[in-house]
Amino acid sequence: MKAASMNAHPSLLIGEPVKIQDGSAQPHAMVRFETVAKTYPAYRGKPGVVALQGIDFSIARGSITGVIGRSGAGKSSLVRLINGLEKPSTGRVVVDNRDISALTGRELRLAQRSIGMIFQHFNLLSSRTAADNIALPLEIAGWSKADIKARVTELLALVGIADKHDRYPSELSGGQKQRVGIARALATRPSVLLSDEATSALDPQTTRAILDLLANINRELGVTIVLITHEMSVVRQLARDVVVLDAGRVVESGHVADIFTHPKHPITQSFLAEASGDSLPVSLASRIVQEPGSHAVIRVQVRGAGAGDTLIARLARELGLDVSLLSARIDEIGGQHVGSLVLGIPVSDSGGEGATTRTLAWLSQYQVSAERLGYVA
Ligand SMILES: Nc1ncnc2c1ncn2[C@@H]1O[C@H](COP(=O)(O)OP(=O)(O)OP(=O)(O)O)[C@@H](O)[C@H]1O
Repeated sequence: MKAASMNAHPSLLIGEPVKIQDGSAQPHAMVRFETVAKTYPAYRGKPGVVALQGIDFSIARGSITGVIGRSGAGKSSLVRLINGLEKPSTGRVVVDNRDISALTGRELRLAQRSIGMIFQHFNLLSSRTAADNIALPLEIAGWSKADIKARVTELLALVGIADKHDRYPSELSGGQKQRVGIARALATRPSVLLSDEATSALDPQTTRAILDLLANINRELGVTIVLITHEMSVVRQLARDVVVLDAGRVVESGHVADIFTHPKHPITQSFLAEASGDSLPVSLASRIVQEPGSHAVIRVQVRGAGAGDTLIARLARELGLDVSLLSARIDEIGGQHVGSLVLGIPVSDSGGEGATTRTLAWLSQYQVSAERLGYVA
């Protein structure tokens, strides 16, 4: 099979080359980082810290973008540059076609009204009811009492807690508090919503409900969402694009479906390996050993409905192997179906150990990401 004819089977092709979008080439982006660096100066004997360097990428208008990275990678600094709480040491941060890094005083405060933010611990005022927490940014913006009342009623309904109008934060569940936080962040009709680990303090079911709400808000209001998170499942479920930060640099960025199926950078690979470590059925995981056995166990990821069946059939036919399917699951990642298949490749019969090598080479021709997990007896 020649490379040219392989392109006739797009369902087998996954992971196009990673594109780091150049900020300057995206005039219609919602957020553009143009050669940004951020250094926190030395303070009281502590040395200065380079938090971000060489940051050059853009976030598309109306998209949902996840920002992932280890602790200290620079995620919070990146977000504080977007809402103007920090200034870059060099470069520009352009939000909705305005250079937010150049604004100060009243101009900055006005620009900040179009950038909402939600937090891990909700940051609600305990002395105010849900309605009064949501009203706060409108009071600051100088809205009339009647307009505030109408807008707050609308927002409570939008986030699904119309009946909690007069409740204090202490009377609300975590999910309800985050709904108040979301309503407050949307009060002044921002074009960007920044989320700093907004679901990290919530249980899985509540997390799912809040992510669904954010997806609806993105779809219905067109708000661009930027999520900082350490939870790969959040990026997988909600985001279309992802930016991976390591030691203050963007090491990988692009569509979630591309990057999660074909991670190039070791830091991305290790994030995904940690996140998928428990994805094998226990009955299979407990049988996998590292000493050679009768079958090599290979995990592959394929994109598109039906791509897995096609792959196995062609692998068996073209290499003449008796391939067995040990496990399979299909996830929706960045709005696309991605199948994770675990294959058993016979090593003891005619093909010998060479069958595994030939299988891996065959898969790599198709740019299918594959890893050998070990052997089963
Ligand atoms: N105000 C500050 N003054 C000095 N150094 C800072 C300040 N804020 C962050 N840093 C440093 O900058 C680097 C990046 O920090 P940042 O908080 O942006 O990372 P992060 O990826 O958000 O980490 P975490 O996940 O732990 O919150 C770290 O070395 C941190 O110690």
